[in-house]
Amino acid sequence: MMVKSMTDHSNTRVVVGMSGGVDSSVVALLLKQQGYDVVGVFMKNWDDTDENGVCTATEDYKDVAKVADKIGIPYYSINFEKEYWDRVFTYFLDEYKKGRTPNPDVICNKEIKFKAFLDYAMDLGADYIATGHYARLSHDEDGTMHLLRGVDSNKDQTYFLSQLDSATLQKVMFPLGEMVKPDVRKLALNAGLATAKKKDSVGICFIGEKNFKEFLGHYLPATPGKMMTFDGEVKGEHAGLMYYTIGQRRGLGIGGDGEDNEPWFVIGKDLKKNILYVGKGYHNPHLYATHLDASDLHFVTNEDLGNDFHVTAKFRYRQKDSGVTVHFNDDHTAVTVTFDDPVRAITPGQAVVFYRGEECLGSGMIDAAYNDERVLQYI
Ligand SMILES: Nc1ncnc2c1ncn2[C@@H]1O[C@H](COP(=O)(O)OP(=O)(O)OP(=O)(O)O)[C@@H](O)[C@H]1O
Repeated sequence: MMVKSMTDHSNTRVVVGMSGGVDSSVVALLLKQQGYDVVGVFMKNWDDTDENGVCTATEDYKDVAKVADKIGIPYYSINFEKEYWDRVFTYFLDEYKKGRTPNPDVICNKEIKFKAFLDYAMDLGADYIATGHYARLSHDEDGTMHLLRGVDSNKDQTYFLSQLDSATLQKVMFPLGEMVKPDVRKLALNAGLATAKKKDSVGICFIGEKNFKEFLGHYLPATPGKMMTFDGEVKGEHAGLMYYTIGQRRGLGIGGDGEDNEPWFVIGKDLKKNILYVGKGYHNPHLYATHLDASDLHFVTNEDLGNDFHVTAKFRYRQKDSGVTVHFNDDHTAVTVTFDDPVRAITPGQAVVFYRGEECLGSGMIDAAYNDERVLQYI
């Protein structure tokens, strides 16, 4: 049943980024029900055609078509493979070459979904774009935007949106920000959308469920080397530093030994010497950092935060916030972030995202983590 809305939105065109998943299907449904002039657009960012000619993008686009037909909206497909390769994938490989663990989704949002896609949508006459991200927006009287966590704390995606700016967000809608995922699925089921039961996407979009090691090995040469403790005891061989992340346990091929039988973890990398450092125990003290350096800063907020401020931060997506003090360097291009309590497994290449209560203030990219003055990764 069409729900008649109080305000007439029929002259407001919203281009919905439709991935063929349930979230963006429901976004299109809700906006159409609210009377907007809705257009669905599917982006093809990656060619994953396999040896049998099967490609997930083709399947996803078929789902977009089914949903768009059901809702009664026009839909298109746009190819951003080149933009994605140049602006996201190249960055992703460069980061691995530097021994870091990048977060391509943060860059994809900044460069593709909320830049290339936004520009394309504007050319289609859009007033706004909408996506199925779980995040909320609010604005001041002068139009300044604030990015807020999604109500569903399990799904909140502000971490990935933390490098967008206020001017961009003025052209964006996140219709699912006030909703929880189970209710989104229910809406899709009740409306008979083909994607209602489609499972959520996992991991990095272009890798999907493929074997990560195999995928990366296809693009970057791996140089095996020594796996050893900080005391110099050689424990085995690593397959190439890029395959390992600080704090990782799986895939080391060395079981717990000695009386304690505690498992081994990656505790450091030396890129110059091609050494992977390992240490015993989940709570190995070498894994705990007291502060970090970050650069490539982007703030959503236009507010002057001062040179030092106390906020909370996340150092990876699925993590609770920690209390931190942020200190800008002299020209405001980098920060030192000091933790209220030591934090485990800080990973260079990931984003450090700053929050004040519900508001996501912005983020930077982690360059190095320290345990007092000792650097935890030698790159
Ligand atoms: N290939 C695509 N084409 C168009 N829009 C996309 C595409 N991939 C993602 N998006 C947009 O970005 C949003 C967040 O992407 P993400 O990959 O996190 O999807 P998701 O949370 O699994 O959502 P969905 O269920 O819609 O796939 C999507 O809801 C959709 O609006």
